[in-house]
Amino acid sequence: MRTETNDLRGHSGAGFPAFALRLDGVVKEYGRAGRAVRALDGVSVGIERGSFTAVMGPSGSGKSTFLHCAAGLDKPSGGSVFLGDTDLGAMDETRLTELRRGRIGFVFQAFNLIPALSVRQNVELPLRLAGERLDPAWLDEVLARVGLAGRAAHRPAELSGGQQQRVAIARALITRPDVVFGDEPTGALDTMTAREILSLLRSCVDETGRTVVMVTHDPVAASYADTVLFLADGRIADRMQAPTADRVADRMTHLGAWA
Ligand SMILES: Nc1ncnc2c1ncn2[C@@H]1O[C@H](COP(=O)(O)OP(=O)(O)OP(=O)(O)O)[C@@H](O)[C@H]1O
Repeated sequence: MRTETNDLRGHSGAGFPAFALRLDGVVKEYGRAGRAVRALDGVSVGIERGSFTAVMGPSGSGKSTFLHCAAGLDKPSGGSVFLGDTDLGAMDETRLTELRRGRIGFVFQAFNLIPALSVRQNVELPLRLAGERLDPAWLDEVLARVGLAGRAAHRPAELSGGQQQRVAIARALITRPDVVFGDEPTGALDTMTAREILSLLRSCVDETGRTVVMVTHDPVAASYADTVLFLADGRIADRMQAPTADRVADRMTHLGAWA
């Protein structure tokens, strides 16, 4: 059920794109021609609005490159990336920076919080950087959603790893982004805490209609997603709907991930 119906910011009604994110024939090469490494080799995929997608694949298959190109952190060598109906390839660096601040949320393995700032200040930061008005009621709602309503004045060092990742998730949600990207968001957490964080990401999708795209090595983490994309040698080798950890692990074995 989606409760934030007012949350789609001008994208509702006629012409509403079904995909929050779309990659069309994306190629990424590193290094000089002749000796170039082709990290992405023609990736085309549409990520539906309000869905949770996990990206898996063997080491070196292109997962980080996929995330960086999809999130506008890196420019593809070919093909196109659309965030909603916005073509990232048509944007200069200044507009891309604005787009990342306002329309994309990031959650990394290392929580990347600013130690000198309180929880509240860390969460507010993307809005301040974007020069947007702070809405205290929305800030309280986001902090409550991630279970940190009573910790707003604390510094990151006073929180557990799981709580710090909750702050990072709140910071990613505060701008009501089109897509939240996770890069191994549970990689630094113990099993129990990782499950709490994955449940929180799941609820962001189910209860607030956010779109989450997460790179992970962990089949259990991937099982929280609606869809798993499997990358191999820079291509989408397979996709799985309604994944279970066992099926994901089995598919990874066949991709040679743990050979
Ligand atoms: N900056 C770079 N310069 C040159 N080659 C790169 C660069 N970044 C990535 N590559 C190469 O591109 C390919 C894909 O790398 P990428 O980091 O996207 O894979 P990955 O699936 O995220 O790997 P891992 O699971 O080990 O993090 C690899 O062959 C890698 O060596």
